[in-house]
Amino acid sequence: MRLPYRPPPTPVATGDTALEIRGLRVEFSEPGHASATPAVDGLDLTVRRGEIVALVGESGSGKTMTALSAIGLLPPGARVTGGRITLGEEDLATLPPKRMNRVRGHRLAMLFQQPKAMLDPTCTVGSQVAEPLRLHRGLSRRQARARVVELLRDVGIPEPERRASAYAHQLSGGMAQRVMIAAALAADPAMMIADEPTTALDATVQAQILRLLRHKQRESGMAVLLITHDLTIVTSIADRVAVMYAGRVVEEGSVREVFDAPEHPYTRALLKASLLQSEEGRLFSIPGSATQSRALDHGCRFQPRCPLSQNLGITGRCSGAEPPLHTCGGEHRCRCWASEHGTELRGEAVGV
Ligand SMILES: Nc1ncnc2c1ncn2[C@@H]1O[C@H](COP(=O)(O)OP(=O)(O)OP(=O)(O)O)[C@@H](O)[C@H]1O
Repeated sequence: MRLPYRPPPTPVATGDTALEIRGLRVEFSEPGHASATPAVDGLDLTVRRGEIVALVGESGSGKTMTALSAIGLLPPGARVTGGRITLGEEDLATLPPKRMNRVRGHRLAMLFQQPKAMLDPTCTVGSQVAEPLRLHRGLSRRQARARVVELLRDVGIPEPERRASAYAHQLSGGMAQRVMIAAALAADPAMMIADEPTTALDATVQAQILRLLRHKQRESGMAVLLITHDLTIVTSIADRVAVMYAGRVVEEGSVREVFDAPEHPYTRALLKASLLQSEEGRLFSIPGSATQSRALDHGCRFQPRCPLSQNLGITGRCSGAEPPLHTCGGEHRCRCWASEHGTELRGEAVGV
Protein backbone atom coordinates (compact mmCIF):
# COMPACT_ATOMS: atom_id res chain seq x y z
CA MET A 1 0.00 0.00 0.00
CA ARG A 2 2.38 2.72 -1.19
CA LEU A 3 2.01 6.10 -2.76
CA PRO A 4 4.99 7.16 -4.85
CA TYR A 5 7.24 9.15 -2.52
CA ARG A 6 9.52 11.70 -4.04
CA PRO A 7 12.12 12.90 -1.56
CA PRO A 8 12.41 16.68 -1.14
CA PRO A 9 14.84 18.12 -3.74
CA THR A 10 17.31 19.89 -1.45
CA PRO A 11 17.48 19.00 2.22
CA VAL A 12 17.70 21.97 4.54
CA ALA A 13 18.76 22.13 8.13
CA THR A 14 15.74 21.87 10.38
CA GLY A 15 15.60 21.85 14.11
CA ASP A 16 14.30 25.02 15.71
CA THR A 17 10.62 24.93 16.46
CA ALA A 18 8.63 27.49 14.45
CA LEU A 19 5.10 26.63 15.59
CA GLU A 20 4.17 24.49 18.55
CA ILE A 21 0.58 23.50 19.33
CA ARG A 22 -0.09 21.77 22.63
CA GLY A 23 -3.43 20.44 23.86
CA LEU A 24 -5.45 22.66 21.51
CA ARG A 25 -9.19 22.51 22.07
CA VAL A 26 -11.68 24.40 19.92
CA GLU A 27 -15.39 24.39 20.66
CA PHE A 28 -18.48 25.76 19.00
CA SER A 29 -21.14 27.05 21.30
CA GLU A 30 -24.45 28.76 20.88
CA PRO A 31 -25.16 31.55 23.33
CA GLY A 32 -25.98 29.95 26.69
CA HIS A 33 -25.16 26.42 25.47
CA ALA A 34 -21.88 24.61 25.87
CA SER A 35 -20.79 22.60 22.85
CA ALA A 36 -21.00 18.82 23.36
CA THR A 37 -18.35 17.86 20.83
CA PRO A 38 -15.18 19.88 20.34
CA ALA A 39 -14.04 20.53 16.76
CA VAL A 40 -10.42 20.14 17.89
CA ASP A 41 -9.80 18.04 20.95
CA GLY A 42 -6.37 18.03 22.59
CA LEU A 43 -4.27 18.48 19.45
CA ASP A 44 -0.46 18.42 19.69
CA LEU A 45 1.59 19.43 16.65
CA THR A 46 5.06 20.84 16.02
CA VAL A 47 6.33 22.51 12.85
CA ARG A 48 10.06 23.18 12.70
CA ARG A 49 11.94 25.83 10.78
CA GLY A 50 12.63 24.84 7.20
CA GLU A 51 10.09 22.03 6.92
CA ILE A 52 6.66 21.44 5.42
CA VAL A 53 4.29 19.53 7.68
CA ALA A 54 1.07 18.27 6.10
CA LEU A 55 -2.06 17.92 8.22
CA VAL A 56 -4.39 15.37 6.63
CA GLY A 57 -7.67 13.71 7.51
CA GLU A 58 -11.26 13.24 6.39
CA SER A 59 -13.62 16.15 5.98
CA GLY A 60 -14.66 17.39 9.43
CA SER A 61 -11.61 16.04 11.26
CA GLY A 62 -10.68 19.55 12.43
CA LYS A 63 -7.88 20.59 10.06
CA THR A 64 -9.30 23.98 9.13
CA MET A 65 -10.30 24.85 12.72
CA THR A 66 -6.70 24.11 13.75
CA ALA A 67 -5.39 26.46 11.05
CA LEU A 68 -7.92 29.17 11.83
CA SER A 69 -7.07 28.98 15.55
CA ALA A 70 -3.40 29.59 14.74
CA ILE A 71 -4.14 32.64 12.62
CA GLY A 72 -6.80 33.98 14.98
CA LEU A 73 -9.61 33.85 12.44
CA LEU A 74 -12.06 31.33 13.90
CA PRO A 75 -15.64 31.75 12.66
CA PRO A 76 -18.33 33.23 14.90
CA GLY A 77 -19.35 30.83 17.66
CA ALA A 78 -16.01 29.01 17.71
CA ARG A 79 -13.34 29.66 20.30
CA VAL A 80 -10.17 28.18 21.68
CA THR A 81 -11.08 26.70 25.06
CA GLY A 82 -7.77 25.05 25.90
CA GLY A 83 -4.14 24.66 24.94
CA ARG A 84 -1.33 26.81 23.58
CA ILE A 85 -0.23 27.81 20.08
CA THR A 86 3.30 29.11 20.35
CA LEU A 87 5.02 31.07 17.59
CA GLY A 88 8.37 32.35 18.82
CA GLU A 89 7.73 33.65 22.30
CA GLU A 90 4.03 34.33 21.86
CA ASP A 91 0.93 32.25 22.58
CA LEU A 92 -1.31 32.96 19.59
CA ALA A 93 -4.30 31.39 21.36
CA THR A 94 -4.43 34.24 23.87
CA LEU A 95 -2.97 37.13 21.88
CA PRO A 96 -5.07 40.33 21.90
CA PRO A 97 -6.58 41.05 18.44
CA LYS A 98 -4.41 44.12 17.84
CA ARG A 99 -1.20 42.21 18.49
CA MET A 100 -2.52 39.27 16.43
CA ASN A 101 -3.05 41.63 13.48
CA ARG A 102 0.63 42.52 13.65
CA VAL A 103 1.75 38.90 13.77
CA ARG A 104 -0.49 38.00 10.82
CA GLY A 105 1.05 38.99 7.54
CA HIS A 106 4.35 39.74 9.25
CA ARG A 107 5.63 36.61 11.01
CA LEU A 108 2.72 34.37 10.03
CA ALA A 109 1.46 34.21 6.46
CA MET A 110 -1.65 32.51 5.11
CA LEU A 111 -2.64 30.94 1.84
CA PHE A 112 -6.21 29.85 1.18
CA GLN A 113 -8.17 27.77 -1.27
CA GLN A 114 -9.92 30.51 -3.27
CA PRO A 115 -7.21 33.01 -4.19
CA LYS A 116 -9.49 35.24 -6.27
CA ALA A 117 -11.96 35.50 -3.42
CA MET A 118 -9.15 36.44 -1.03
CA LEU A 119 -7.97 39.35 -3.19
CA ASP A 120 -9.77 42.66 -2.74
CA PRO A 121 -11.63 43.27 -6.04
CA THR A 122 -11.42 47.05 -5.59
CA CYS A 123 -7.62 47.32 -5.25
CA THR A 124 -4.89 46.56 -7.74
CA VAL A 125 -2.82 43.44 -7.26
CA GLY A 126 0.28 45.59 -6.73
CA SER A 127 -1.24 47.61 -3.90
CA GLN A 128 -2.23 44.37 -2.11
CA VAL A 129 1.26 42.89 -2.36
CA ALA A 130 2.66 46.27 -1.26
CA GLU A 131 0.52 46.42 1.89
CA PRO A 132 2.64 44.12 4.09
CA LEU A 133 5.80 45.80 2.79
CA ARG A 134 4.57 49.21 3.91
CA LEU A 135 2.88 47.99 7.07
CA HIS A 136 5.45 45.55 8.39
CA ARG A 137 8.69 46.45 6.59
CA GLY A 138 8.29 50.23 6.68
CA LEU A 139 9.06 50.69 2.97
CA SER A 140 8.17 53.95 1.25
CA ARG A 141 5.56 53.89 -1.53
CA ARG A 142 8.29 54.01 -4.17
CA GLN A 143 10.43 51.30 -2.55
CA ALA A 144 7.35 49.10 -2.10
CA ARG A 145 6.39 49.49 -5.76
CA ALA A 146 9.85 48.35 -6.89
CA ARG A 147 9.80 45.40 -4.47
CA VAL A 148 6.30 44.37 -5.63
CA VAL A 149 7.55 44.05 -9.21
CA GLU A 150 10.47 41.92 -7.98
CA LEU A 151 8.17 39.72 -5.93
CA LEU A 152 5.69 39.23 -8.79
CA ARG A 153 8.55 38.34 -11.15
CA ASP A 154 9.90 35.95 -8.56
CA VAL A 155 6.67 33.97 -8.37
CA GLY A 156 6.52 33.64 -12.16
CA ILE A 157 4.09 36.41 -13.12
CA PRO A 158 4.85 37.52 -16.70
CA GLU A 159 5.13 41.27 -17.34
CA PRO A 160 5.10 42.05 -13.61
CA GLU A 161 5.18 45.85 -14.10
CA ARG A 162 1.94 45.68 -16.08
CA ARG A 163 0.32 42.98 -13.91
CA ALA A 164 0.88 45.04 -10.77
CA SER A 165 -1.86 47.37 -12.04
CA ALA A 166 -4.33 44.53 -12.73
CA TYR A 167 -7.38 43.67 -10.60
CA ALA A 168 -8.29 40.22 -9.29
CA HIS A 169 -10.97 39.60 -11.97
CA GLN A 170 -8.33 40.04 -14.67
CA LEU A 171 -6.27 37.10 -13.37
CA SER A 172 -6.60 33.34 -13.83
CA GLY A 173 -6.89 31.20 -10.68
CA GLY A 174 -3.24 30.14 -10.97
CA MET A 175 -2.03 33.73 -11.43
CA ALA A 176 -4.15 34.85 -8.48
CA GLN A 177 -2.56 32.16 -6.29
CA ARG A 178 0.90 33.30 -7.43
CA VAL A 179 -0.04 36.83 -6.37
CA MET A 180 -1.21 35.50 -2.99
CA ILE A 181 2.12 33.70 -2.57
CA ALA A 182 3.97 36.93 -3.42
CA ALA A 183 1.87 38.82 -0.85
CA ALA A 184 2.42 36.09 1.75
CA LEU A 185 6.19 36.15 1.23
CA ALA A 186 6.47 39.95 1.09
CA ALA A 187 7.16 40.39 4.80
CA ASP A 188 9.52 37.37 4.95
CA PRO A 189 7.40 35.38 7.42
CA ALA A 190 8.79 32.66 9.69
CA MET A 191 5.71 30.52 9.20
CA MET A 192 3.08 29.97 6.54
CA ILE A 193 -0.25 28.21 6.98
CA ALA A 194 -1.65 27.00 3.67
CA ASP A 195 -5.18 25.57 3.73
CA GLU A 196 -5.89 23.54 0.56
CA PRO A 197 -3.97 26.11 -1.55
CA THR A 198 -4.33 24.24 -4.84
CA THR A 199 -7.75 22.58 -4.51
CA ALA A 200 -9.49 25.14 -6.71
CA LEU A 201 -6.89 24.89 -9.50
CA ASP A 202 -6.68 22.48 -12.41
CA ALA A 203 -4.08 19.70 -12.27
CA THR A 204 -1.30 21.34 -14.33
CA VAL A 205 -1.55 24.66 -12.53
CA GLN A 206 -1.75 22.80 -9.21
CA ALA A 207 1.62 21.13 -9.89
CA GLN A 208 3.19 24.49 -10.85
CA ILE A 209 1.94 26.19 -7.69
CA LEU A 210 3.14 23.33 -5.48
CA ARG A 211 6.59 23.49 -7.10
CA LEU A 212 6.66 27.25 -6.55
CA LEU A 213 5.61 26.88 -2.92
CA ARG A 214 8.26 24.24 -2.30
CA HIS A 215 10.93 26.32 -4.03
CA LYS A 216 10.08 29.46 -2.04
CA GLN A 217 9.95 27.50 1.20
CA ARG A 218 13.39 26.00 0.56
CA GLU A 219 14.83 29.36 -0.44
CA SER A 220 13.54 31.20 2.61
CA GLY A 221 13.78 28.45 5.25
CA MET A 222 10.21 29.27 6.26
CA ALA A 223 8.12 26.64 8.07
CA VAL A 224 4.87 25.58 6.38
CA LEU A 225 1.79 23.90 7.80
CA LEU A 226 -0.07 22.53 4.79
CA ILE A 227 -3.68 21.46 5.21
CA THR A 228 -4.80 19.04 2.55
CA HIS A 229 -7.03 16.05 1.95
CA ASP A 230 -4.91 15.04 -1.04
CA LEU A 231 -2.25 12.50 -0.09
CA THR A 232 -0.45 12.78 -3.44
CA ILE A 233 0.26 16.43 -2.60
CA VAL A 234 1.73 15.27 0.71
CA THR A 235 4.08 12.85 -1.02
CA SER A 236 5.18 15.47 -3.53
CA ILE A 237 6.12 18.31 -1.18
CA ALA A 238 5.86 17.55 2.54
CA ASP A 239 8.65 16.48 4.90
CA ARG A 240 6.41 15.25 7.70
CA VAL A 241 2.74 14.37 7.97
CA ALA A 242 0.23 14.39 10.83
CA VAL A 243 -2.99 12.41 10.42
CA MET A 244 -6.00 13.90 12.17
CA TYR A 245 -9.09 12.01 13.25
CA ALA A 246 -12.06 13.45 15.18
CA GLY A 247 -10.16 16.48 16.42
CA ARG A 248 -6.77 15.01 17.33
CA VAL A 249 -3.60 13.63 15.78
CA VAL A 250 -3.65 9.82 15.57
CA GLU A 251 -0.40 9.28 13.68
CA GLU A 252 2.60 11.38 12.69
CA GLY A 253 6.11 11.04 11.37
CA SER A 254 8.18 11.66 8.27
CA VAL A 255 6.19 11.11 5.07
CA ARG A 256 8.25 8.02 4.35
CA GLU A 257 7.73 6.55 7.83
CA VAL A 258 4.00 7.06 7.82
CA PHE A 259 3.20 6.24 4.20
CA ASP A 260 5.57 3.29 3.81
CA ALA A 261 4.53 1.66 7.09
CA PRO A 262 1.28 3.16 8.37
CA GLU A 263 0.52 1.96 11.88
CA HIS A 264 -2.93 3.37 12.54
CA PRO A 265 -5.87 1.60 10.84
CA TYR A 266 -7.34 4.99 10.01
CA THR A 267 -4.17 6.03 8.16
CA ARG A 268 -4.21 2.73 6.29
CA ALA A 269 -7.81 3.32 5.25
CA LEU A 270 -7.00 6.85 4.08
CA LEU A 271 -4.07 5.56 2.02
CA LYS A 272 -6.22 2.82 0.51
CA ALA A 273 -8.88 5.37 -0.43
CA SER A 274 -6.30 7.62 -2.04
CA LEU A 275 -4.57 4.82 -3.92
CA LEU A 276 -7.76 3.31 -5.33
CA GLN A 277 -8.92 6.72 -6.42
CA SER A 278 -5.70 7.62 -8.23
CA GLU A 279 -4.99 4.19 -9.75
CA GLU A 280 -8.43 2.89 -10.62
CA GLY A 281 -10.58 6.00 -10.41
CA ARG A 282 -12.62 4.06 -7.83
CA LEU A 283 -13.88 5.68 -4.69
CA PHE A 284 -13.21 3.84 -1.45
CA SER A 285 -14.82 5.24 1.63
CA ILE A 286 -14.19 4.23 5.21
CA PRO A 287 -17.32 2.53 6.58
CA GLY A 288 -19.09 4.44 9.35
CA SER A 289 -18.86 8.13 10.13
CA ALA A 290 -16.64 10.32 12.22
CA THR A 291 -19.69 11.90 13.87
CA GLN A 292 -20.24 8.84 16.07
CA SER A 293 -16.57 9.02 17.07
CA ARG A 294 -16.81 12.67 18.13
CA ALA A 295 -19.51 11.84 20.64
CA LEU A 296 -17.24 9.37 22.50
CA ASP A 297 -15.73 10.70 25.69
CA HIS A 298 -13.49 7.73 26.43
CA GLY A 299 -11.53 5.09 24.57
CA CYS A 300 -10.16 5.30 21.06
CA ARG A 301 -12.28 7.59 18.88
CA PHE A 302 -11.79 5.33 15.85
CA GLN A 303 -12.87 2.17 17.68
CA PRO A 304 -16.50 2.12 16.39
CA ARG A 305 -15.15 2.06 12.80
CA CYS A 306 -12.04 -0.04 13.40
CA PRO A 307 -11.83 -3.50 11.82
CA LEU A 308 -8.52 -4.18 13.56
CA SER A 309 -9.90 -3.81 17.06
CA GLN A 310 -12.52 -6.49 16.24
CA ASN A 311 -10.09 -8.80 14.44
CA LEU A 312 -7.54 -8.72 17.24
CA GLY A 313 -10.24 -9.19 19.89
CA ILE A 314 -9.22 -6.11 21.84
CA THR A 315 -12.44 -4.08 21.63
CA GLY A 316 -12.62 -3.88 25.44
CA ARG A 317 -9.22 -2.29 25.66
CA CYS A 318 -9.88 0.05 22.70
CA SER A 319 -13.19 1.31 24.04
CA GLY A 320 -11.95 1.48 27.63
CA ALA A 321 -9.19 4.07 27.48
CA GLU A 322 -7.75 6.53 25.01
CA PRO A 323 -4.46 5.21 23.64
CA PRO A 324 -1.47 7.55 24.06
CA LEU A 325 0.67 8.65 21.09
CA HIS A 326 3.48 6.13 21.39
CA THR A 327 6.72 5.98 19.46
CA CYS A 328 6.99 3.35 16.73
CA GLY A 329 10.59 4.21 15.81
CA GLY A 330 12.35 7.37 14.63
CA GLU A 331 9.90 10.25 14.52
CA HIS A 332 7.00 7.92 13.84
CA ARG A 333 4.26 8.04 16.51
CA CYS A 334 0.84 6.42 16.58
CA ARG A 335 -2.22 6.53 18.85
CA CYS A 336 -3.44 2.92 18.68
CA TRP A 337 -3.54 0.09 21.20
CA ALA A 338 -3.31 -2.44 18.38
CA SER A 339 -0.04 -1.06 17.04
CA GLU A 340 1.54 -2.41 20.22
CA HIS A 341 0.92 -5.80 18.59
CA GLY A 342 3.69 -4.93 16.12
CA THR A 343 3.83 -7.09 13.03
CA GLU A 344 0.31 -8.45 13.59
CA LEU A 345 -0.91 -5.05 12.52
CA ARG A 346 0.60 -5.47 9.09
CA GLY A 347 -0.90 -8.91 8.62
CA GLU A 348 -4.32 -10.01 7.43
CA ALA A 349 -5.93 -8.99 10.70
CA VAL A 350 -5.80 -5.38 9.57
CA GLY A 351 -8.77 -5.73 7.26
CA VAL A 352 -8.37 -2.29 5.67
N1 LIG B 1 -19.77 26.73 11.50
C1 LIG B 1 -19.73 25.64 12.29
N2 LIG B 1 -20.63 25.46 13.28
C2 LIG B 1 -20.56 24.39 14.10
N3 LIG B 1 -19.63 23.43 14.01
C3 LIG B 1 -18.71 23.54 13.03
C4 LIG B 1 -18.70 24.65 12.12
N4 LIG B 1 -17.65 24.49 11.26
C5 LIG B 1 -17.05 23.36 11.64
N5 LIG B 1 -17.66 22.78 12.68
C6 LIG B 1 -17.28 21.55 13.39
O1 LIG B 1 -15.87 21.48 13.42
C7 LIG B 1 -15.45 20.23 12.95
C8 LIG B 1 -14.11 20.41 12.26
O2 LIG B 1 -14.32 21.18 11.07
P1 LIG B 1 -13.13 21.58 10.10
O3 LIG B 1 -13.69 22.53 9.10
O4 LIG B 1 -11.97 22.04 10.89
O5 LIG B 1 -12.79 20.18 9.45
P2 LIG B 1 -11.81 19.90 8.23
O6 LIG B 1 -11.02 18.71 8.62
O7 LIG B 1 -11.05 21.11 7.87
O8 LIG B 1 -12.82 19.53 7.08
P3 LIG B 1 -12.75 19.90 5.50
O9 LIG B 1 -11.64 19.02 4.93
O10 LIG B 1 -14.09 19.52 4.99
O11 LIG B 1 -12.46 21.35 5.40
C9 LIG B 1 -16.56 19.70 12.08
O12 LIG B 1 -16.65 18.30 12.13
C10 LIG B 1 -17.78 20.30 12.71
O13 LIG B 1 -18.22 19.42 13.73
